[in-house]
Amino acid sequence: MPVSDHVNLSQFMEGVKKRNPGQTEFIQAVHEVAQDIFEFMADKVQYHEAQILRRIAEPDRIVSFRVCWEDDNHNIRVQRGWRVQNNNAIGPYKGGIRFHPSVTESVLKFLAFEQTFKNSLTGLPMGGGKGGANFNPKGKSDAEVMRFCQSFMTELYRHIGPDTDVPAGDIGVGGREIGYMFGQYKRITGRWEGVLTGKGQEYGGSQMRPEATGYGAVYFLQNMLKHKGMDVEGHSAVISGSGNVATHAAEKITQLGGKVLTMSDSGGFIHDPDGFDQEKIDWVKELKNVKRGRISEYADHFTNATFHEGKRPWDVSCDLALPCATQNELNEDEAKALVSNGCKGVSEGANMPTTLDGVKVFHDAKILYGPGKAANAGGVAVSGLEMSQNSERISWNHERLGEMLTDLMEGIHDKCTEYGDQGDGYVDYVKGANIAGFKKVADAMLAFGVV
Ligand SMILES: NC(=O)C1=CN([C@@H]2O[C@H](COP(=O)(O)OP(=O)(O)OC[C@H]3O[C@@H](n4cnc5c(N)ncnc54)[C@H](OP(=O)(O)O)[C@@H]3O)[C@@H](O)[C@H]2O)C=CC1
Ligand SMILES: O=C(O)CCC(=O)C(=O)O
Repeated sequence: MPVSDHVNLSQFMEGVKKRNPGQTEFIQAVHEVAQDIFEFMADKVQYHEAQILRRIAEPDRIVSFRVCWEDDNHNIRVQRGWRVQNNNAIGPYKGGIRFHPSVTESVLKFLAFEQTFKNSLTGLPMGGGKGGANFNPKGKSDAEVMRFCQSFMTELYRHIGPDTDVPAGDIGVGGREIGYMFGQYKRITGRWEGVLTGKGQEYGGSQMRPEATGYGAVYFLQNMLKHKGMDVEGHSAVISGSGNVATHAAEKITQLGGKVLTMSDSGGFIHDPDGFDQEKIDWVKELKNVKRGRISEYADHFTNATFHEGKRPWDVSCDLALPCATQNELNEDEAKALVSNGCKGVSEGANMPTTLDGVKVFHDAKILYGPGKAANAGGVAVSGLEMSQNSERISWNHERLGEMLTDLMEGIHDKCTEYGDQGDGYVDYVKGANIAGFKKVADAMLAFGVV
């Protein structure tokens, strides 16, 4: 059948919208990928005939379940949990678990779809999945979080396994939650196996996993800058978020001689004109991971800094920007503000933090722009290395894993330039990531026939 007899991009997207009514985040993520893949497939009839993109944009399965738990006042609470298993053509489903009140099926479908391309880009054998619940860990006691995690795993355990689906952390799920979930999995199944990553180092977690996403996003930025003959040193950076990804991105920027000016949470952002040095970053880690406080408290402690309630940091003049909080946290106007203030490079620690209009602003201005599926792939890559260590019953040291992460991020950068080089010196990293991520999954799917 000639290529022209197949649906075009707008017909394809009409179908996606019809089949996924109201799922705006999922539709946005598919649209961003489909634009590049339709162009790539224009002369490749085999992908059209096998309906590859249509199949990747339809999750293999979605498990949705009730999560019932008791709060400290003995009230019975009911939440909804999900696991979206998007595609396992190149390896077991792999991707984090998010606990946040904003979690919906659409959010998890977009994340699982993105994860499929991201995991492919790492070069490691991992398919794409994502899960979570509309549970808000903020303000809950450790005992409440434990009971919630145990209840969540009491259903999830039947759908996962070290060769089936290996979840990890994401927003609202860090070391504490992974510990509770791993403990419950072990209790129910009686097996110690590498079914989750991001585990504590005492019980099979990998060195470098806590740092990997944030460091990796900075390594990706470093690779983009190097490609243009630039470096992080001496440059100012604006970072959003103050969680796992943001604090480690800030740490690596600082180690490389950059100056981090901002961090944020959902309450607003802190602007510290003196920069966040290691001591201040450690203070933020303690505030967020141990005291579970708000970023506004930083300005009470470090009095040169100012807190901007309810605001995002993108108006602060900077050379580099790293959105590391959540999806759609950087819109068209904010992208324009970054560009007009002289920002030279954006590396996304978060998943899909920039709206489609915002991405267009970066592309039109031809500034360096590393999309999340490439720039934040260091986290899942080290998770893949945690799986390998668990299977082999060994553990690699920090130095070795650091080198592997650096190499993996360079490899991802190279794949993006291979498919994203525009021939005029500009690299469209979105296109590069989409095509390189797609090709590997698509070719595996072709090999399997119609399944
Ligand atoms: N952890 C990992 O290894 C990986 C994470 N990512 C992505 O990175 C991003 C951050 O994840 P991570 O650091 O792990 O999560 P954390 O839960 O550790 O931190 C999340 C941070 O983002 C802020 N945030 C969350 N939602 C919003 C919102 N709606 N508006 C403003 N700020 C918000 C939080 O503020 P508050 O405390 O107020 O909620 C917090 O500062 C996510 O997009 C995630 O998918 C990507 C790859 C791997
Ligand atoms: O480490 C993992 O498996 C998951 C990381 C993740 O959720 C992500 O890359 O968005």
